[in-house]
Amino acid sequence: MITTEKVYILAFPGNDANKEKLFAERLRLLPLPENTPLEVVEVPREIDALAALNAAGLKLMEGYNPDDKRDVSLAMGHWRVWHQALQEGRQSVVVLEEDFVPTGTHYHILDTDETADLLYLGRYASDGDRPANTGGLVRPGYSQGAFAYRLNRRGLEILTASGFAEQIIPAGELFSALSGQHPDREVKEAYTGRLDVLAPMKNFISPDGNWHASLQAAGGYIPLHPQLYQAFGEHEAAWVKRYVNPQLVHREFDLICDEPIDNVYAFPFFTPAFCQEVIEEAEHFGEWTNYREKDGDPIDIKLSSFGLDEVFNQALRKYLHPLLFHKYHLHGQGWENLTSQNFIVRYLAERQGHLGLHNDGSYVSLIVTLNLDYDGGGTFFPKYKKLIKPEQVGYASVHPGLLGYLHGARPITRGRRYILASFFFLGSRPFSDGTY
Ligand SMILES: O=C(O)CCC(=O)C(=O)O
Ligand SMILES: [Fe+2]
Repeated sequence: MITTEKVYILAFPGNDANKEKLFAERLRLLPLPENTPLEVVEVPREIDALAALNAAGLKLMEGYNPDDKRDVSLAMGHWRVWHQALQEGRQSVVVLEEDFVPTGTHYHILDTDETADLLYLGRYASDGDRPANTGGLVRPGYSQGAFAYRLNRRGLEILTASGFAEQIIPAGELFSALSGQHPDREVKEAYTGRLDVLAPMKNFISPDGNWHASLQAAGGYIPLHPQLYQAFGEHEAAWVKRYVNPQLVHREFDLICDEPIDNVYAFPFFTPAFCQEVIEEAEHFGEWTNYREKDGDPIDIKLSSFGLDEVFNQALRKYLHPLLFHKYHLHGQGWENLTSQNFIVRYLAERQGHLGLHNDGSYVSLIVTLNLDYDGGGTFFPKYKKLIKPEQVGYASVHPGLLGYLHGARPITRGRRYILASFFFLGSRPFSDGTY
């Protein structure tokens, strides 16, 4: 538990009405006491940073030429919050920069007697951390950035009395100076006071600068589960481990595939974590459409609408295509150009609880079961008198989409049913409204 009386979030001015909601949702991922008050503290816009600094009677440290004026805005924000928290008489507060993402799991290491004036929750660490007496915690060495931390009252007093106002630098540099860890002697000796500092070995909070560009294409949508989007480059291995069935990754197709109907294959694809996060992400995005049934209720969302399609396509290309090639004996003929339109679909018992019989018109279609808490449902193939209804989340089925595999979604009678549905074609193909 992160003992704290109040959380302050430093945020740049913006017209994003969803920000507060997003902050609240992200905070729920942290083990904070229930109903911890939250205040969003606006920092000056980047281009106003130096003017605002002057207006507030603050001065940059001599020789500090910020490349990025954001750092100045944020430093002022940190400074303002320390004063405010002190004035409010707080004993323990958490300060976060707006792009905070809770990524920790081992919060229990905070249930320790070891205390500090400042506990980093997220920082850019350099070398020089030393073990603390409690496993999982360290006495940090030089840490260049501090974007999330907890302060006690003593910490607030030390910081506000440190002489920072006359020598503004990024807050993380000040912390390292006051904890005696700053490598630059001038900086180390520039401030008054001594700050006792602890940090978890691995960040509890990360900045979310790693999101993939497809989020930009999705209108700058800010995800609820950034981890879900971090599927590329250095993040890929961790992504696959967290979200994809290991036997599928290892291409043990003949071990894991059932064939309930000739040419229809059922197999585990994703982990329960993937399924849960995709559902939550879609609900968080919330703009349900009726792409496939123009007269129907809104039951689908294109994955591209919330920026998840590049991530999903990578998983399809790397883990599903090989299975399709193997099972359907696809060789040559441009099959490597298989691309798909990807949707999340939500059936509600009280409204659009089913999908009538149809052929998809795709070469192949994929359906992934994302949840189980409903009655009824499943994909029914009348010609074969077979209902495909996996008993575990993350299980998928593929079926030929053009002819011979007429099917529909059986009505659900309780709850809501979520699936991912992908329709594979050769070469990329826009959606009916011309978008991808
Ligand atoms: O919900 C299902 O099981 C079937 C969905 C389907 O056939 C489709 O989306 O084309
Ligand atoms: Fe279908």
